[in-house]
Amino acid sequence: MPAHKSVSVIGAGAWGTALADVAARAGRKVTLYARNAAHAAQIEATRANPKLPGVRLDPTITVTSDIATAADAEIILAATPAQHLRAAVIHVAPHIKPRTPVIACAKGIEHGTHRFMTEVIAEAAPQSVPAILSGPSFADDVARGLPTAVTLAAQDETVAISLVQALGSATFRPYHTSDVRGVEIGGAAKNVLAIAAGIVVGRDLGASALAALTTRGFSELARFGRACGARTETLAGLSGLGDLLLSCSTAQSRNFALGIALGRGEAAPSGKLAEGAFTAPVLVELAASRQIDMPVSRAVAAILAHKLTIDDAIEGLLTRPFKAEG
Ligand SMILES: NC(=O)C1=CN([C@@H]2O[C@H](COP(=O)(O)OP(=O)(O)OC[C@H]3O[C@@H](n4cnc5c(N)ncnc54)[C@H](OP(=O)(O)O)[C@@H]3O)[C@@H](O)[C@H]2O)C=CC1
Ligand SMILES: O=C(CO)COP(=O)(O)O
Repeated sequence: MPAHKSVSVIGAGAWGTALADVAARAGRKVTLYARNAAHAAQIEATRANPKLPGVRLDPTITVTSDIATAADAEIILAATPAQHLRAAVIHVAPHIKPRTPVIACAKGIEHGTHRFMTEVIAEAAPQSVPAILSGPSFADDVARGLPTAVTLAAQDETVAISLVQALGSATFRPYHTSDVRGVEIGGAAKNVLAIAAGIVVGRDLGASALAALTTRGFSELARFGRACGARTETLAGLSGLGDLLLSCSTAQSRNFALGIALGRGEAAPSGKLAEGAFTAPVLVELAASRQIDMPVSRAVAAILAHKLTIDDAIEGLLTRPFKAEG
């Protein structure tokens, strides 16, 4: 019997709503927090969230816009976009009990501070126990109960194990690890690389080019991860390679879809969060500060900043000197 009975999810977007369902399915008492009172009331009344169309909220989930009510839980899942994580955790922090696990569910790196997601939580809620959940899992698949597997990391592996026990079910299978840094780097970097993969598809460069881009993308993700102290097995696991493969293979990924639009010279899909667009400049800054070569991510950041055309970026990548693989 898991020790944690109650779970609150901060952020009622697509992912927060899917995770609330996951926790309810695992038998927890679940509260979903929407910062907008009208949105909270609408979700509570209709049992549906326009951010996750076609999904019915588990009947046992309570929806609230009251942060003190949301904070009264044994586990907090923080499911806002990465650049909003600090504000969300600062808001809930005064109300949470000491040593409450706060699990980052966002994939990104904070602008300005260059902080990874669990570092943001540690600063915003110093009395909490930060953790991170990441891996190949679309909100829609998860909410519909399709089988998914993710990685759940906390510095203390026994904490990670207890969180897995509290959230896991037959169709949502978290694997535990203490390699927090590895998990947060995989989730952040794969979004940037998914934009590049989408560009390859949008430009009709062919399936061989897509495989080459994805593989070279993984090579730079792993290079960056190892330089930051991540373990190779984590980078090659669900939250690294696994999520990269998912996000570089289907337009169900918003980052991949953004890349396709860019590659075709079309406008970005409107109203869709593509975290990679926010992560790209920070990832490139961090890599440069550590002298880590990330040519694909650098090209994505330059394209998004309108400093490089797509054709010039492709030519630049294709005319790099030949070298040993690695
Ligand atoms: N969607 C997916 O399939 C997956 C998403 N993720 C990650 O989850 C994160 C969120 O993505 P997703 O849910 O899809 O995004 P959405 O755009 O669907 O939703 C984001 C939600 O965050 C809320 N929010 C923003 N700031 C705050 C705040 N300060 N306090 C409380 N709520 C806040 C927004 O509220 P409001 O409506 O009021 O603006 C909105 O409901 C991203 O980092 C993404 O990479 C990870 C795995 C899968
Ligand atoms: O992280 C995700 C799947 O694991 C969701 O991907 P997108 O944010 O690109 O839609």
